[in-house]
Amino acid sequence: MRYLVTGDQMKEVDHYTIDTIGIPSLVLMERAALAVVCEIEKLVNKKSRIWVLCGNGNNGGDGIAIARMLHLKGYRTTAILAGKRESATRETMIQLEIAKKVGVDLVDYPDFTFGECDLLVDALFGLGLNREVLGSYREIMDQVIASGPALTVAVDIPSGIHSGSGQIMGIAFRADVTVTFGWEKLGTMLYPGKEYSGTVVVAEIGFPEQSLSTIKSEFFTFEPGDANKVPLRPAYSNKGSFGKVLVVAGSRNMSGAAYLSSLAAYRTGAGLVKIFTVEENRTILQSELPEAIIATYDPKEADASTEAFKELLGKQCEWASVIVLGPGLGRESYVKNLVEEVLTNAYVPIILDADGLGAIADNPDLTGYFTENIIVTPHLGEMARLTGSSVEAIKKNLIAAAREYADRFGITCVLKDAVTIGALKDQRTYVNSSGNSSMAKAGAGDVLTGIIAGLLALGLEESDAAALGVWLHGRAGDVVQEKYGGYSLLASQLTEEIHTILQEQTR
Ligand SMILES: NC(=O)C1=CN([C@@H]2O[C@H](COP(=O)(O)OP(=O)(O)OC[C@H]3O[C@@H](n4cnc5c(N)ncnc54)[C@H](OP(=O)(O)O)[C@@H]3O)[C@@H](O)[C@H]2O)[C@@H](O)CC1
Ligand SMILES: [K+]
Repeated sequence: MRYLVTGDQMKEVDHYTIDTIGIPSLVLMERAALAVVCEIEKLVNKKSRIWVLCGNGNNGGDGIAIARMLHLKGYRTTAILAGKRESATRETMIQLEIAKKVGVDLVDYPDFTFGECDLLVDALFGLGLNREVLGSYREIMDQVIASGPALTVAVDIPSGIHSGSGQIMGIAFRADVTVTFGWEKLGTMLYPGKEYSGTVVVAEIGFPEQSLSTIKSEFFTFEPGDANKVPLRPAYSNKGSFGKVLVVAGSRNMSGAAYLSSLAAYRTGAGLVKIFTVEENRTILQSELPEAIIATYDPKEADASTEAFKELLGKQCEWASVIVLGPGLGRESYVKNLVEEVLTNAYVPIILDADGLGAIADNPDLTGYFTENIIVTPHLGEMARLTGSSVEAIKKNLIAAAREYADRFGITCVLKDAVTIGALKDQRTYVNSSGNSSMAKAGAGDVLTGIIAGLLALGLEESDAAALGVWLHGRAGDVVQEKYGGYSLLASQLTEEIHTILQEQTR
């Protein structure tokens, strides 16, 4: 597991480390600069022309220290000062004085003659960027971009990218490598910032782990090796030991989603999966997945909400230890009754997905039945329908959108996008780092739902199952992409690779 931070949180960590622990900020700055120089030396030689573009804040201070180190090592380095020297921070002023004394080529931006550049070191704005880049700074950035540096190394975060949301604040540099300090920033994890950051190197520069205790909301991601968080299946067990997953899915002629969710739940380790669907789907589901139990309902009875239907559904809910509600249910009027009955009868974790969420969007009163064991898994379009916001507005701050919805009902919200967010009911926020664009295909969401159900069936609680499920799903997608390339993935292939990831368990 890796912690992630916003720029504001990192500033709290800075303050704690400097003021409470007592590590001087110039010591941190020196280590930050050394870490960047170490990466730069992998990319250039002594003939390379290096520009270090420095702002007025401490990001610029890092830049001047980097320019000094490169100069002392014999690299052809020019530090371009973008702001007025007299308005620099205390640390940056000190760096300027040191740089002058050792003969660093320091040029104020208006006096700089642009030519060819082999490497741009971007130290204009770091975590202090707090508004749109306009006026003279925008002009400088335009000019630097137009001069076409062959490579760009960003210090802490590419200038122009917001450290909390990943949004472009008017204009941004595109880095090949970003060297960031302490912990990765959300801004380089989330699009479009992720695309502008290149390879992100996290440099350890002396922040003690305890400084994270100053942070209130926790952001994290998983990484290879975290499959060992999936509970082991003990040897002394039977199929009932590993949970019973009820998949309420599939209207007439829509058996595919039910199949994919059920298969994924089994592949993740669930002991028993029962599909509750319409009679027309029985034969096909039985032949596709004979391991699943099939139970059926009559849509007319569901539509009329008869006592017999309620009793039947009540029994299914009683049987289940986990419920998947929604894949391929369609938009017919009885779906509302189905969703309402499950929400009122079940006291187990429920993953509400796809058409189940559509029913909630069409009948917002149903949210009155939400309890803390609900996990919703909307994609952006579904989230827009649930909240009444536009997709564009949600995209501007995915984390805020997911967190707001989760907190409104005290539930877990998995907001699916190129970087999926898990706003967990325990207040931690998961930011996914696995997966790829080949997974943007029909059925991939049904597989995710099934994986989360499988993890719940194995005994994980909702927050852990949601986060780990998203990560496993993406890892399976990465394995499929390695084998089949970026175009040909089928959602069913994701289920065929779940075992590959689970075998990464090191225990
Ligand atoms: N603390 C430490 O010890 C360590 C810190 N470290 C380094 O410090 C960095 C953070 O430094 P920082 O806080 O000084 O902010 P930074 O990003 O340099 O820029 C702030 C300046 O930009 C300005 N400004 C903002 N937006 C603007 C806009 N749109 N257009 C124009 N101006 C704008 C803003 O102006 P103001 O808002 O005050 O008007 C201010 O002058 C961090 O990323 C890391 O690299 C490391 O050395 C490790 C130790
Ligand atoms: K920067």
